Amino acid sequence: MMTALAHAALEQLTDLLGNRCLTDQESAERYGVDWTKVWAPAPCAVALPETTEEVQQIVEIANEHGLHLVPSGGRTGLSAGAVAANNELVVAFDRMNTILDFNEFDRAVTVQPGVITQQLQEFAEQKGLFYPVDFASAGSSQIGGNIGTNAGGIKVIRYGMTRDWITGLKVVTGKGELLDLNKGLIKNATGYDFRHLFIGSEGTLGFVVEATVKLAREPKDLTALVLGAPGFREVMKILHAFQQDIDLTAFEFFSDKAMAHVLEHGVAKPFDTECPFYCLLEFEQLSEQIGDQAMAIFERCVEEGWVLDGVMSQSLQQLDQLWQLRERISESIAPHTPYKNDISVTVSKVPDFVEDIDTVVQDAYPDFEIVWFGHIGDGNMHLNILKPADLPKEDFFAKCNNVSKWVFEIVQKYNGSISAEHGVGMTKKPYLEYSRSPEEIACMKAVKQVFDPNNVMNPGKLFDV
Ligand SMILES: O=C(O)CC[C@@H](O)C(=O)O
Ligand SMILES: [Zn+2]
Repeated sequence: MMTALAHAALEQLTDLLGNRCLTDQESAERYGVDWTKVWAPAPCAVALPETTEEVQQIVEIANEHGLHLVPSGGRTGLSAGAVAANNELVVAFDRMNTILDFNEFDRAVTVQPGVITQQLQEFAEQKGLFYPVDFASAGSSQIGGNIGTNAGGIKVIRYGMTRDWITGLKVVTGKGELLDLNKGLIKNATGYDFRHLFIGSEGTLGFVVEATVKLAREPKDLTALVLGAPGFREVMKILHAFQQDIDLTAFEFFSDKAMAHVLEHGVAKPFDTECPFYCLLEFEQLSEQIGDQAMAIFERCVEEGWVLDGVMSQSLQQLDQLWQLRERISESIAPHTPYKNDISVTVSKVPDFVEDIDTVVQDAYPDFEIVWFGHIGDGNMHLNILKPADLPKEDFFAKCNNVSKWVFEIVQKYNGSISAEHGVGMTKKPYLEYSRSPEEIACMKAVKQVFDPNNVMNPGKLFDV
């Protein structure tokens, strides 16, 4: 059952939204969660606004009645940033999913927050352009959520994060005010750029109601190589060797365990040699010379003993097939209730960092399967610990939480991040201090007070006030 919503508040919401204010159990379970499986959804209701004015009025009602609001996009989050587990009102942006404007000269597109990432990618493609922020959940994640977590993904090494593509943002703050931030400008030196405060703030300051997004030129003749390496340090040597001569559009890695899961999941094997680690790298084959250069580097890596086997795509279909080896890892391990870590350090520190963490984790979880993969070209590793089938979920998470502290001590030692791209949400909230100083956290709380004085916007995420 939905938990109780004050009668007066429900009446106002129903007056405003009609049957777009939902109080049934099925809606609670659908809209009140993301992809994390830790907290049960328990919202008081679900609101589906269609306009900016409706979002403003919802925020006003929340302030009047002391309601807490949780934004909901594609619900693909992995840190419980969009989970309503404590009687909150969910504000789902599914009905605000229109592409509002496109300017060819500016190469800019203005969208509502509920536009799905893939919808934007396809729109850009139709215009002969490219929206480069991409990840496995692009088919369901929404732009508003991507902005909330500053989503990264598989092309960050070349194109950066969501932040790098947002030139304008309209937001409704916790006071119900509408702010029009940066207005699509490339240059704007007029003081604090609040746009960047809202990007990555996980809806704790306000909700995005419109975004202007830059587009890039379409990449040409993308080519991928999947290479098998004898060890993790060799993966980094391969990265260095290719990066010296070629502008890579991606450099991903995954362990043999990740490979085993994805093959079991039905993805085709790239070659027969079994290797402890694999990497997938991609580049634009703009000329024949670049293709020859890539082959020459590949051969040098083999001679050096850094590569044991490899394959290079010869068609778009093969490119897509190779990418599946990496992109389908997350879904292939999902049935094993993984405990997720999404950590990063500067690229040069990656080998020592991974070795330190691996030692701690292997010692602490001798019986658990540990799966490493991620966006190693930008220093971001996904460390997934899989639950043994016979261990109850609660015991498994309790054990993992204990070891997290040691993992995050290492993250802190290396000046890394406890969340590279998935956000803090509720899962990483207890560990924020390992990446941000007490002074920084105090400033964050003060900023929240400015935009959301009554703490109505996604409370209990990032930090408690
Ligand atoms: O499931 C994960 O841990 C990572 C998900 C996603 O960020 C990816 O890179 O595939
Ligand atoms: Zn990722």
